Amino acid sequence: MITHKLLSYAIISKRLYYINKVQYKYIQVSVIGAANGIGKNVALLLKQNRYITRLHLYDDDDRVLGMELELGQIPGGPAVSSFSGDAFLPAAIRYSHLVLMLTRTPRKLGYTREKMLATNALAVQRICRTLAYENPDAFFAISSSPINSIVSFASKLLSNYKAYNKHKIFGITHIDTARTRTLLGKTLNVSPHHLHVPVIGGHSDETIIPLFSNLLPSHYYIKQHQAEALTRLVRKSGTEVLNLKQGNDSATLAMAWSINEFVDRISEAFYGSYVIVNSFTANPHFGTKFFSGPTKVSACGIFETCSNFVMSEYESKLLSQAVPLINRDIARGEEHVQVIEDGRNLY
Ligand SMILES: NC(=O)C1=CN([C@@H]2O[C@H](COP(=O)(O)OP(=O)(O)OC[C@H]3O[C@@H](n4cnc5c(N)ncnc54)[C@H](O)[C@@H]3O)[C@@H](O)[C@H]2O)C=CC1
Ligand SMILES: O=C([O-])CC(=O)C(=O)O
Repeated sequence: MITHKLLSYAIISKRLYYINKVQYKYIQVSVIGAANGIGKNVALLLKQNRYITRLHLYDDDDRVLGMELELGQIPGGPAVSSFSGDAFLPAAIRYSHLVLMLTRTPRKLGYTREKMLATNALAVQRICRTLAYENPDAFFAISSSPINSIVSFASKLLSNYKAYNKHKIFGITHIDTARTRTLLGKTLNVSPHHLHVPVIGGHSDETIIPLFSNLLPSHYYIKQHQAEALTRLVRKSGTEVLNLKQGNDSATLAMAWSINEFVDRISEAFYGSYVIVNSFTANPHFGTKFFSGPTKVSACGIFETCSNFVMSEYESKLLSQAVPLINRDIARGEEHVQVIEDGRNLY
């Protein structure tokens, strides 16, 4: 009798384990905007990615077609297919587990990220429409500026298309943790690889908030004036790269590296682990609809968003200044759906 009970318990536990533990046997990733800038560098990094089985590259620029042949000359890695032109967008994203939206235009000199909404909105709309029809179950991760508005814009559009899943849409802010770790490593004169600092808020000069008070391992410590100087540096990093490149290019290499780290972790999630990525996602815990920070992800999507942090007085002040700006940006993104639908998207 006892053996019988134990056996049924084991069978039920095993079933529950498999219900919770979705795992994929292969992974297909699509890169939209793969011919230049961030996308081109991401394509090269993902060709060396040990987790991905198939890599689909799409761009309006038909130079992307040569990349299939060229990347095919590199031994190993995922099988690569490339696509260009409206008619091939559905094939480029169909069956992909993860769609990376990396288009369209980088910021111009003197522009804030917020000014790029109208420029990038149409490209995002086109992907959302196709995604909703062809592959609504995919994870959808966006780098297009301005993240604080584009994520709410895409979410509202997908919702209008009856394809919104708040657990599967990500604004990629992984670069903010990469910059924070790197700058902190230099300050402490240690390797950045084992440093952990949560970076929360949004992705703009006034809303990125590194929480140095939460630095791990906890035996490391920086003084208040160092935390303030590093925060200013992290916030300005994107603009500084843009200025040094004279507005011709954004931080394509650092962003590609960060996206590769993001994809690595998401792929581990697809293979059955729980992972942490930094991303701007649906998160109500800070008084905004969307918020960036460490986000726990499984193969089914976002499992848990960040909520409580013990913060220094300085960090709490930054947060209270950022929240109204993030709310403003989110509202602009949502309002822009109507602008697009009315045909008033002028850029
Ligand atoms: N989230 C973040 O931390 C960062 C975001 N960015 C943003 O990422 C975006 C891309 O930047 P870059 O790679 O530097 O730009 P880029 O201009 O070098 O490359 C963009 C690519 O998108 C393609 N493209 C444009 N419209 C398209 C469409 N409708 N469909 C398919 N492909 C299209 C272009 O042909 C080009 O190959 C920009 O919005 C930029 O501001 C850049 C750096 C960091
Ligand atoms: O500054 C930009 O326009 C690109 C960006 O978001 C970054 O590098 O953080």
